[in-house]
Amino acid sequence: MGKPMIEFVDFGFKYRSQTNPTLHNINLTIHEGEKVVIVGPSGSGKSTLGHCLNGLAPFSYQGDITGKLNIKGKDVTNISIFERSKHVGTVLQDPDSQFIGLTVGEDIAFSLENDGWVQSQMKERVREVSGLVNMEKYIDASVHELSGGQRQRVALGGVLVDNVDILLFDEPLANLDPAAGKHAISLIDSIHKTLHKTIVIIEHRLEDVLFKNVDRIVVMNHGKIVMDSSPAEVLSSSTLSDNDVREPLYLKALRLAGCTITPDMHPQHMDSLDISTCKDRIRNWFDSTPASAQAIKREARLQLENISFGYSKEEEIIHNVSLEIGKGEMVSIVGKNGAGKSTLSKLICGFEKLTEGRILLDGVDITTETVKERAERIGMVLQNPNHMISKHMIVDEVALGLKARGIPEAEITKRVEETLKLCGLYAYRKWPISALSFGQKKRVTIASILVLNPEVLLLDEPTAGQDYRHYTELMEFLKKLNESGVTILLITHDMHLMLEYTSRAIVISEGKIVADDSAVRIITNEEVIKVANLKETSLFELALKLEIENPREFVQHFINVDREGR
Ligand SMILES: Nc1ncnc2c1ncn2[C@@H]1O[C@H](COP(=O)(O)OP(=O)(O)OP(=O)(O)O)[C@@H](O)[C@H]1O
Ligand SMILES: Nc1ncnc2c1ncn2[C@@H]1O[C@H](COP(=O)(O)OP(=O)(O)OP(=O)(O)O)[C@@H](O)[C@H]1O
Repeated sequence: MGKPMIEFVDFGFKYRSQTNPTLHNINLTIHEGEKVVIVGPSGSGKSTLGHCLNGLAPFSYQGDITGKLNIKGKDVTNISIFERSKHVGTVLQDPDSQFIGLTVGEDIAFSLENDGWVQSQMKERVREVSGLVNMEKYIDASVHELSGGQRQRVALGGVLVDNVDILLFDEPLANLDPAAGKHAISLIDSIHKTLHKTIVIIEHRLEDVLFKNVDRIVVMNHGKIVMDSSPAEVLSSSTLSDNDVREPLYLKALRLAGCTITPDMHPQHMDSLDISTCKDRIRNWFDSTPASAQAIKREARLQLENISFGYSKEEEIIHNVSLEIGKGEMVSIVGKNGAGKSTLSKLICGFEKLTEGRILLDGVDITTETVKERAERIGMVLQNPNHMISKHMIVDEVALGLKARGIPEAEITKRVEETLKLCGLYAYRKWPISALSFGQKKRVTIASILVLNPEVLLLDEPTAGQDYRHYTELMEFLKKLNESGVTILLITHDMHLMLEYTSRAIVISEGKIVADDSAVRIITNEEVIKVANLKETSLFELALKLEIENPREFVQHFINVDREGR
């Protein structure tokens, strides 16, 4: 094992605006060249720990530190944030807060410029790094014209360009499509191996991170470290589920089948997993598959007829898309970064105008209706909560839309309270939004739309940045809302969400619909997976490992059992 690189010793942190510390008694040593993933529920202090490591706390987020933090054996509590950035490079959860330059190239070059690199070498380095993150084609594009996932890649490039020893990733996968997520994890892994960096990853999508080996998993809750051990130890314990962290699906299937998971089964990876001791048990569990529910023919609520659109005249982004969503459906829209999913939703809400085609709601043409008129019946929750929030206090933000509609004060108070309770935010109602974690902010934006009772609800990545408890709560909540008649469209990169909650999925690739089918058929269709940058589910691989003849039925069986258990 290498020398200690990062040492938190009896470390604590209290934000100045909080009465109680957010981090308590952290003792954590990470050695040179180690790769560690930090997981824990929303608000458990993961990002705060990251901020303390890169110096944002206490330099930008003011507060008081107790105990010690050593980097490379030196106490860094008092060194400047500038000095700190020579050791720790950070990719933040919200890439927008990180952009400095106007174009992709400028942004990646920023720190090199600061360090006084020669122009020609700088250009070469920027090209090299943008190639690493697959953004070479966009070097001259403005960062503001990129899709969410593309922005994240630029942010990653901006950090890789520096030669720091420690790389900290705060939710690197949040906005990436599944294949890009895999690519990012492979990229982090190759950087780890070839450049011998020390890597710290904070991420909710544990199964996706574990696609490549990590040395340790650190589980946090309530500002403390609950477990710090090898992936095999952590995954075979109940610590993840006890602390609202989602365990890999194939392990969940083993547990549902009644198997006990032990470290010597090497549960950290599908390839290493040894199922010899529980093979029969799982096969017995999967003895019959209930026939999947027949698709119900529904009356159309939303219809897109031959719609096309481009942000500029030169480039069309959406090509002749036709689509029908039935009343009361809950549908996933999936596809790779930049495929046109968000653009499609902006067209439905009227934020952008079609160049061709028409949109109908309950059979009535709404193509010429304004955003405001459509907003009476169609609600949209954006990908990035920071793009939606305009008020300082939570209650004011959620009340905003009702106030604009001239609803009486007493009714506003009542509806806001009900919605805050539904969204698990009631306890925070008197808080300023700035003191919330990313996941909590996301729920505020959902609350601010839900309070308006929309008939059609469009959500762009609703569960990004949510822990498993809030994910489940939110999705169960959306399911109930859907059962009460609200038609729901979910843009998501989360294949588990698609499988578990939406029976139908629409796949978009390069502005066209390439598949519209049951979620199970889509996730088991190799061709569609490839075209749309999706990811096969580990359940499918588990079924293959079990030599089950029809793996698709195994996936369906898991979903049925899992749904019943909720
Ligand atoms: N800027 C801030 N000012 C005051 N308090 C804050 C601030 N940021 C976070 N907190 C407090 O710290 C707690 C932990 O937040 P943190 O962002 O570290 O959690 P997290 O584990 O990263 O959550 P998530 O998974 O939702 O991103 C929050 O519940 C909040 O009370
Ligand atoms: N405001 C804009 N101006 C110009 N081009 C844009 C703008 N917004 C998006 N684009 C381009 O349109 C294409 C589709 O982007 P869109 O945001 O719809 O993709 P997406 O499928 O939602 O991607 P992601 O999964 O990364 O969020 C991308 O190539 C993007 O670069």
